[in-house]
Amino acid sequence: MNKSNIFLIGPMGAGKTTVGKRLAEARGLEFIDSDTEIEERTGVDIPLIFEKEGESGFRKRERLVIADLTQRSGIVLATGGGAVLDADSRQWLSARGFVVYLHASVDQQQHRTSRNDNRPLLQNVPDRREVLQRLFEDRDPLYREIADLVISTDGRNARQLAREIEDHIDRPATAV
Ligand SMILES: Nc1ncnc2c1ncn2[C@@H]1O[C@H](COP(=O)(O)OP(=O)(O)O)[C@@H](O)[C@H]1O
Ligand SMILES: O=C(O)C1=C[C@@H](OP(=O)(O)O)[C@@H](O)[C@H](O)C1
Ligand SMILES: [Mg+2]
Repeated sequence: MNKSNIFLIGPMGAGKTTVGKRLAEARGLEFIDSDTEIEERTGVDIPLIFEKEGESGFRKRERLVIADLTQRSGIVLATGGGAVLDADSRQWLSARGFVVYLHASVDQQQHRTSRNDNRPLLQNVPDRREVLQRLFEDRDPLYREIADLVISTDGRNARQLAREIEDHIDRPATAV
């Protein structure tokens, strides 16, 4: 396993992008966000990719980006909330870095995603909370399947969370 890589997984609004930036800065690692990488490669934003190619088109692009980025070393990678849906992506993330699941309650997810309109899965839906709840039920087992560390983000700010992750990574392994 490439222990210099840190991969952040978890639902929309968990704070993967925000915490990832802080963590990378604190550890002198390069920060990469898979959504930003997809936007740079395609030259268009995520909502337009969903509009033109549907979710399946976006997932294909996301899979390619995860395949590539996980081969690097010395990075903090913030993934998109659905990156774990692909079995190969889960395997790459698990094998090539330290995987942190940023957990957030559905209430917190809803609050933290309320101001942005750049998440197509939450646009034009009658009940955003219901969507977030369903996604959480589908995906929580997948996040847990590959997590080396699960951190609850509710009521904690990004700086505290970055420090908590660092503490875990730097903690000496317990002797058996
Ligand atoms: N720990 C936190 N506490 C409060 N607000 C947060 C926290 N983490 C992220 N946010 C805010 O929530 C929103 C979504 O965060 P973001 O990092 O984009 O989440 P993700 O990448 O997991 O979808 C942003 O407006 C961000 O400023
Ligand atoms: O949960 C998802 O399926 C998605 C999460 C988004 O990323 P964030 O988790 O960073 O919001 C982005 O990849 C896309 O809108 C789809
Ligand atoms: Mg993000």
